[in-house]
Amino acid sequence: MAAVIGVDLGTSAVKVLLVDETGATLATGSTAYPLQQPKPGYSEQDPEDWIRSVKAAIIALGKKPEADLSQVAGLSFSGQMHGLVLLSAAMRPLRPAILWNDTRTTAEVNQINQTMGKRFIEITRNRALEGFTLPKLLWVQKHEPENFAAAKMFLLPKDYVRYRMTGVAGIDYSDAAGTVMLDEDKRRWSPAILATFNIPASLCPPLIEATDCVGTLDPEFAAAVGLPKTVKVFGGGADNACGAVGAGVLHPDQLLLSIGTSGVVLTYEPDSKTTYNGKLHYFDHVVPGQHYSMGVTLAAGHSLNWFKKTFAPDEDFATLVASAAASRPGANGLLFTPYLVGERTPYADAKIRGSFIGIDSRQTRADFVRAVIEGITFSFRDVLAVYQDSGRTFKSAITIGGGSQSPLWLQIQADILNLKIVSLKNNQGPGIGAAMIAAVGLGWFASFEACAKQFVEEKATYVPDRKQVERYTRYYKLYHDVYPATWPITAGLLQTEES
Ligand SMILES: Nc1ncnc2c1ncn2[C@@H]1O[C@H](COP(=O)(O)OP(=O)(O)O)[C@@H](O)[C@H]1O
Ligand SMILES: O=C(CO)[C@@H](O)[C@H](O)COP(=O)(O)O
Repeated sequence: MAAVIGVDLGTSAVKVLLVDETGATLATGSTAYPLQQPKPGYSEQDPEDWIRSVKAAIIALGKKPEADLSQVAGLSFSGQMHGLVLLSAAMRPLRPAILWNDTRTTAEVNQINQTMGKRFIEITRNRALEGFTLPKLLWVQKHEPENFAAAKMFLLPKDYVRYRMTGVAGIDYSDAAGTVMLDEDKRRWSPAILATFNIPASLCPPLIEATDCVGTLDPEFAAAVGLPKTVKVFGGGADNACGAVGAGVLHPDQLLLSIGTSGVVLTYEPDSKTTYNGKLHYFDHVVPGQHYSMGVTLAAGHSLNWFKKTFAPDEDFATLVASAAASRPGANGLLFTPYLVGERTPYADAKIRGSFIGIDSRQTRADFVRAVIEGITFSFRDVLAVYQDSGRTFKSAITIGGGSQSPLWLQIQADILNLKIVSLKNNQGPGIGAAMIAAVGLGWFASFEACAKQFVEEKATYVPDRKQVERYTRYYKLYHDVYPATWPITAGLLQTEES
């Protein structure tokens, strides 16, 4: 039976999925790569690590007994968003990629706001934030003029991988929207933004739809990984847009929660004129012509990852998270805020840092683990509150990503958010979404909706417990007070460290 491959270029690892025409996942593989944080606020990766890891993951996939790569007809991508890959005339990276969670660009964000004001939101439907691509380009323009002058084109992470696999450069609309250089109404690179900031139009890659076929695999790449050179390669999209289709979130009453390195609360937007005035991100979808909105916690899985690396390096995630059961709701009076690399929603604040509040000598490590996962979930409640304040209501949410694997955490999500939480048989939403793009692109399905019916299967449902909802609501009110009380202190700490 014919099959497709979804390549999910995450922040912590690339995940590859082999999926057949019925939507069955035949085999998966994953290869991790490092993240460099040379200074506070910096977050970079070497694009060559992505290429090596994608190759290694596909080769490993092909070695699995259940995988027959000769059956692969199409391949597509899901990618970490916003990262700047600046390319030389030879189309090779001029410097490490500056990632979505790199917040060195506060001065450039201020420059954008001062120069363009409200007009910027009218054009892009988003406010400028440190994580988006335009401020990163302006940072290179100012701090590394030699790299800016030598640049032939920029690409986003998964677009660079696609380029290396096919020799064809392009960017799909869902990732182009996240550069905040796209004119949302006209669906083209904004001449006003490019002219205002002296960005040559030639730097911007050609725009494509997620489902467009860019060609077939480069024969050398195909031979190196054991795929047929006839495999059709489709544009693919931003990981959160892919996660949404991969979870079947295709209607405005549906909500998606994603716990990867970042955390995301996302919904489908039927009206192309909607704006949240920059409070939430509003981007093009991988469903051609459609949109979605979302709020982002910069360090969701990243907070847990940091905790594990620092305090429990020899434990696996499942054991670590399960240990929180020895604590109780509210972590025996311990609150954690996950602002380890600053925050995006609801606080667009690159300088805030995280905190544990209420440390008491009665507490144990289980309380700290519980506080971390509760704090990440409280930050999701902050985003949900932005939706609720704008009149949106949701009864349930579908949850995906590495953080959706723990039954304990899923029940905590239900109790803190007061929503029915649905987990999926395959929690790799972005990877499944990428596979769905290839399946729709190949014409196997007439629409993403038809494909989702076949590819997406629910696993379990977690219902809010009224008593815990009330208890968590009291803790949430206190959590909400931590940001205004701590930002002058953490900003002062950063300043002292930098001086
Ligand atoms: N068994 C688990 N239970 C809960 N959380 C987990 C588990 N395994 C991994 N995680 C969390 O998921 C994160 C990775 O999620 P993933 O969706 O793969 O991220 P990304 O796409 O950013 O690479 C880890 O950093 C960790 O915080
Ligand atoms: O910046 C954003 C969304 O705006 C992040 O959500 C990135 O897209 C990274 O995703 P993960 O690696 O956490 O899946």
